[in-house]
Amino acid sequence: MSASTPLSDNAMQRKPTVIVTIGMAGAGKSTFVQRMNSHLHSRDPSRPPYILNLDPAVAHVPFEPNIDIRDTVNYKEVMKQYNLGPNGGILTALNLFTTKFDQVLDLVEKRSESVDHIILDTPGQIEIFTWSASGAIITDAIASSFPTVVAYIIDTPRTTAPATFMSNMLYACSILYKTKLPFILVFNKTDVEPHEFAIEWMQDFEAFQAALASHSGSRDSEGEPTYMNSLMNSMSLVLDEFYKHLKAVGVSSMTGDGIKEFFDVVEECRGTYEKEYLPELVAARAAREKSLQDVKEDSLNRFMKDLAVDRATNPQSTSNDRWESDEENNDDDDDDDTGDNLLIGEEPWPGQYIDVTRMRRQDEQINWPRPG
Ligand SMILES: Nc1nc2c(ncn2[C@@H]2O[C@H](COP(=O)(O)OP(=O)(O)OP(=O)(O)O)[C@@H](O)[C@H]2O)c(=O)[nH]1
Repeated sequence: MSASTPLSDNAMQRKPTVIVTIGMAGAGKSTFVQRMNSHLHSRDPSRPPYILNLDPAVAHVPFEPNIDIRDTVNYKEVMKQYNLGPNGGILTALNLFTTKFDQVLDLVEKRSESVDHIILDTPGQIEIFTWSASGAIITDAIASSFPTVVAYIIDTPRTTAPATFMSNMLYACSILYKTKLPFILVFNKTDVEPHEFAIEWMQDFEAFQAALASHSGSRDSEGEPTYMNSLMNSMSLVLDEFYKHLKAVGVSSMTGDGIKEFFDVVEECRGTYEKEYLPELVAARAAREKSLQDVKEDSLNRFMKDLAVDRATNPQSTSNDRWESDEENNDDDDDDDTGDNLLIGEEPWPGQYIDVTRMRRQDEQINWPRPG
């Protein structure tokens, strides 16, 4: 099956699950990828994960990727040649890599029989992946070939302030609605800060509002809630709906705590992908093909109508439209002997000019459509 073919349910059974790892710089994406890698290696050494590193600027990754963007694009050279800063360099490197992504997908397809998980590590500058055309192309391409889930890595110790938590959740929300893929919030670094507070805030917006009220700076000099405080209060109500679409786990990429639970959630999300994302994908493709077909039919109809009007207003043109009969063609052939054919009277020779438009197999019946 080609890499871009939408999958039937049966084919999907055998497909590996793709985990797209996204997160703010320093949240622990690469460490988390390495933790998944070692967990899957120890779970079944014969079926290790297939890893793609999409961060062109990373100096060192703690795992050995099977496909590494750094092997294809030299990010520093891109910066120099295009006179770009670091972010522009990463974005351009990702764009260049995306032009080859069909080949990457072919490679992944070839290995898909022997792996159960495909893991993508993305650039630290999160917006370069989540808000660029390249990021969307890569995500869509992979998600239309394999069951895919997004793992959004959160630096738990740095999310304990309600305002930071809210910003992180809003960002996660924007990615969820952009990709529409099953989404897992991974509260990382639980060895430093347990993630229970975050789960409580997600399940009980009153608990979040209480935390917000008790946080310093939530009231102005007159004792009124600040603008930010009121905004976050309202946002927490809005996000309540969003939390229903998410799964959340706490892990420590350092100690490995919670990683098994993470893979249990990945399995659940795979089911969600098959039930919700895949039918939508197939329907969207069918709709796109239908609209393309409609456009083609419409332009053909308009062309035929124009032709009919032209004939009605100018009957003489009909004879010009008429296709030449075989007899006339034969006459033409005779003319050719004196004009176009450069090899009059000569025996055919290897490499001789042959007009393939006049060649037909004996048994071939072609009924070319005639205008009108
Ligand atoms: N204590 C603790 N530290 C962690 C954990 N996960 C990652 N770290 C540390 O967090 C820092 C950043 O980790 P990385 O894996 O490089 O983070 P990243 O998101 O890939 O960073 P970028 O490449 O900048 O995007 C490193 O110092 C890690 O050792 C964890 O679970 N616990």
